[in-house]
Amino acid sequence: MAGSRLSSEEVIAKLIEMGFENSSAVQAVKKVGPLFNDAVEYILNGSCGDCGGAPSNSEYSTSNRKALGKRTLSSAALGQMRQSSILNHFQYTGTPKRSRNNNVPDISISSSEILARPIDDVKASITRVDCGNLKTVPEDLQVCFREEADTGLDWEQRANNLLQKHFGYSSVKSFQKEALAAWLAHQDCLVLAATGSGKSLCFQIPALLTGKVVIVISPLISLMHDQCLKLSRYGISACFLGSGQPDSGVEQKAMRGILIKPLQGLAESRGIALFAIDEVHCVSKWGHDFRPDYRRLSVLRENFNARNLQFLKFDIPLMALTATATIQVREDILESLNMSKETKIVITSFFRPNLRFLVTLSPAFHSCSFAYGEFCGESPHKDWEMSGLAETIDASSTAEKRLALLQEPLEEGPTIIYVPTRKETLSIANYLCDYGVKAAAYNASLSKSHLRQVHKEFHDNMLEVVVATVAFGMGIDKLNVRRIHYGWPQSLEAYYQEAGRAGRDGKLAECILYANLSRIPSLLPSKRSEDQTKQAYKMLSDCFRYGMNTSCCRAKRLVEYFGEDFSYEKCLLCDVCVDGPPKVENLKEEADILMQIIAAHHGQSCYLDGSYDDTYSDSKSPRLMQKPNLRMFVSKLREQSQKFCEKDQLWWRGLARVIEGKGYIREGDDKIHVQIKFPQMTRLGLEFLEFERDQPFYVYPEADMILSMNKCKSYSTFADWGKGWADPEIRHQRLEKRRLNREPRKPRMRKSRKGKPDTRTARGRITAKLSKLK
Ligand SMILES: Nc1ncnc2c1ncn2[C@@H]1O[C@H](COP(=O)(O)OP(=O)(O)OP(=O)(O)O)[C@@H](O)[C@H]1O
Ligand SMILES: [Mg+2]
Repeated sequence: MAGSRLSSEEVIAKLIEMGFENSSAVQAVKKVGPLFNDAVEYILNGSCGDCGGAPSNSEYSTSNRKALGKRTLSSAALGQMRQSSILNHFQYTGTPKRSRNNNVPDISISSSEILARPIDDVKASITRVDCGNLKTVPEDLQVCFREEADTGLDWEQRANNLLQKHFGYSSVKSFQKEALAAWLAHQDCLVLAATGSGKSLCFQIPALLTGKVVIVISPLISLMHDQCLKLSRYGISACFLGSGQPDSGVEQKAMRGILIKPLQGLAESRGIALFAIDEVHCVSKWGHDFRPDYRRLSVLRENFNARNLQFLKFDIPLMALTATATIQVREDILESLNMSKETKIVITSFFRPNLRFLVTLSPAFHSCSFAYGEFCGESPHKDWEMSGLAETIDASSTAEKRLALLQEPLEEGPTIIYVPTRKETLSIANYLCDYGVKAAAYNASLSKSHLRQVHKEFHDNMLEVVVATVAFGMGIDKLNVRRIHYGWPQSLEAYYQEAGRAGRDGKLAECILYANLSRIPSLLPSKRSEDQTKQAYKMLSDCFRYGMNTSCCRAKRLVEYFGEDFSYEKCLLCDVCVDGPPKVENLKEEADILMQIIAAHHGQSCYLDGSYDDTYSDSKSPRLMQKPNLRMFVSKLREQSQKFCEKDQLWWRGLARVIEGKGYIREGDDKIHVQIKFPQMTRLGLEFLEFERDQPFYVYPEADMILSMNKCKSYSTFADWGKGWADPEIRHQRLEKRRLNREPRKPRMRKSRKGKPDTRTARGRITAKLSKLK
């Protein structure tokens, strides 16, 4: 097996990251040297004497003052986080052992087996439950249990008892029951349910019921930490297998085989109750967080069926779960995981009635004093009143409940600030720390020990704010989070996932999107194919439109995006529902002019009878002949008619989007743009111009249009620049603005040859000419 060029410490850290005990890791490295694969093999072969030693109790050292200061974890603390050794779960002996204290048996996996099946970088967390009250019938429990189910005995009651015992909840929810029923019937199952609805229990209960192992595939290390941490608190044994986030060949090699051969051994010896694929939208390239390795999980269906493994009576069921899958993504999941034709689809509403969605103009973070107050728990909307809402509430109990939520004060609780870049996690966390806020940064490039500690402190309510990238995005389950989103997310799926971290206790929580409304978002995932680029632009565009919307309930928009019919008229909580839409305006004149100018340029007859008004036609202009974009159309329009000068590019950009939304113009470029860029008229648009000349064109101004009209823009826009310098008042305003906004301009250094005039300046050239004349 190939060695690696890592230091001993790094190899030990990686082994610990995979879930091995510190002592085993140290011993293995001592024995085989800093060779990762050999060390894995050494431990798995059981050569290591004290593998799986119980972790001792020790507290973390904590420093809140500096988010990024060194956060060292004692190895004992690491052990505590890991809950139990991987070896506790990989018993490779013929006879299954089911004692509460897992004596670590020998494991015999050769290196060729380790490399036998390539699955790169997929992480699995393994949940195995000590049998608890079921331990008298451990071995055949699954069979007995299924017989009970077949004869109609009350498995649900058993599940409820276990739920009460381990988690303290009274009963399984109906969607959980459906998923469990599918599992009992050996069916594959796709569970689509809202964030925080309790999907994890669908795969945790099978482990509790059977005493067998449930293998959970998760896409994020943070999520695996989270699940293991929680399960250990409920007294349930769990551990994770994971490579570090930044890829390394060594880790991948180690991961490749671990998921197949040893698991088949595990299925034979201890029994595998279920394969759960959490956050399964990652399988789909149409999803927001596509992970190519997830696609290879189809090997589970191929390798763990009764045809291949004679000791199995039935195929081991697959359970795939997500809260954010559009219809296209769902189809892709079923196909790419090779799930059975009879797969049961369990679906609940994606609506989260206690989340209040808001979109606010982003502040320039570091220079804005309001940020501190907001991130420390003062809601920008805490003074909201109920004005006008009472009439809109219908008499149904759900609406009443939501109304009651609206009256609740926003409780104190930690905040997650999601930011688009790793750099921002650091700068914002530091900024908050400087204000005395207990904040920490979380992004995949930080050390694993730092990330683990942040996670732990977050769960222990020791941190007020975590500033994170998507690495902290999915699945994290903490009850009392209020959260904030800073900057445009890359998709509505990602946004809804991240929003889903908030209000998991069912109490009111705010999901505020601070967005720069005047800039079109452009941040895309770094690694992507051509197809994925198109898809990424499409998703960004949907997200941008969501932010610009001012008239439709935000929750409605979000759930409809996932293909659900929103069963309420509105959520009553979001900024649009509470503030109401802006005043509707008749923008017929503006819409007509813009469309006429577009139609004229493209030589499209504005009026189908050919009698179009060519006031704004300038199809001979060489500049416009090339590839006219919206900006050029607007500049032309504003040049030609003073009447529209007060509306700037930002405003027209918003109007163009509205007109596009009505289907009157369309993108004329092959590429997908976040905002319409090269507009062309559609047939519908031409008909509108021709037949609806006298019809009004009512529009709710969108966020950028409102922003444009509200901002002081007397001489601020680019298009105006260059006009009006002669006016002393205008000149004064511009200079003042430049002074406030910019660093003082550095004087340009001109090299001048001694004694000779510098001919690179006008003054110099004149002097040179004069001196020649002389
Ligand atoms: N039957 C139940 N009764 C009461 N609470 C429950 C029940 N099932 C789950 N919960 C609780 O709901 C919370 C959310 O559960 P979980 O983390 O499984 O959500 P999820 O659906 O996986 O969300 P996400 O999509 O964000 O990962 C947990 O704290 C869990 O304990
Ligand atoms: Mg989950």
